[in-house]
Amino acid sequence: MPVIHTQTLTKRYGGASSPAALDSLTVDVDEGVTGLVGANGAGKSTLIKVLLGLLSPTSGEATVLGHDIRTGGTQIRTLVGYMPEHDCLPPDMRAIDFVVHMARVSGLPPAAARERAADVLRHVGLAEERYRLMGTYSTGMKQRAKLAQALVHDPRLVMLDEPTNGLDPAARDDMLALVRRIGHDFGIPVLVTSHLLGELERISDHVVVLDGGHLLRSEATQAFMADTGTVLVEVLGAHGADAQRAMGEALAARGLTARPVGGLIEVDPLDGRPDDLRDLVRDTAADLGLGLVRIQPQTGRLEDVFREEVPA
Ligand SMILES: Nc1ncnc2c1ncn2[C@@H]1O[C@H](COP(=O)(O)OP(=O)(O)OP(=O)(O)O)[C@@H](O)[C@H]1O
Repeated sequence: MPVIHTQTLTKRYGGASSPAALDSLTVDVDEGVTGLVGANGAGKSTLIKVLLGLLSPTSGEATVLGHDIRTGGTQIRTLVGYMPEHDCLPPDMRAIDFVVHMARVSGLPPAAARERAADVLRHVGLAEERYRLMGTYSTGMKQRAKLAQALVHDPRLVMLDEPTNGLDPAARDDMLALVRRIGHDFGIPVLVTSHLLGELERISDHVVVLDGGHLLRSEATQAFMADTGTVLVEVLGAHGADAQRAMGEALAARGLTARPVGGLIEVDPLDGRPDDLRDLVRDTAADLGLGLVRIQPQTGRLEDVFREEVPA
């Protein structure tokens, strides 16, 4: 049984003529880390709130850990750890007290709640700062405290809504590593959202892409990252950037589609003759007297899904 299953799930915030925030969504989520991605307003938070039974769907069905969202909201919220998108931390409370409180709300007895809160705060890297008032926390620390409260009751599934929001690159990498550990080392299925399309590629096993409430794709991450046949080429010549430009023009003269990408050139395969591409690149560089530093395969990226499927 999938961890999450939805069948033509639809949510409109207004009447029948209002736009659907979720539009007839049919998707399954399994074990491991699932990235739920889409631009702002794509419907990610709405989906999570509907799955938690916090919002009722307009139509359609869904189950979370086998429980029907229409009748099993309370059981679902007991079993699921939820990290909301927005700041929900009382500023005048210490992290330890807050997380103990959340553990007590979930039914843990006092001693177990204290022990578990200390453990989970250590896991998220807040061991030192757990006695500080959360109002004094940086954004990164607040996100970690929000994550700790989502994990404190040993959930069977966690839903993390934009856990990297507002974080600088280093803090973002730390948070993504934590999310990966939850899914892979602790074996808790994770549904994690981001509006940065490429961000979850490295840590998710599966990616669900939403656009305007519609399902655009649901696929193993590897399928997104498959070899596209396109190659990245780096050449070296006496005149620096001129070498790159000369190479691009010479490739175009041979009928290839080439674009500059940073200091490299991205070259598409010839229709029906993908195996000839590397030879053509080598010959072109040799004809121009340029050094060929590298030819490497360009793998697909999540952003490409939007380039391919969403009209500009
Ligand atoms: N309470 C609400 N009342 C009316 N419309 C809403 C409400 N909450 C969300 N919407 C609308 O539903 C659509 C989906 O919003 P949602 O917040 O689910 O998207 P999201 O993908 O989570 O985006 P973000 O990353 O910005 O939160 C948007 O058009 C949004 O304006």
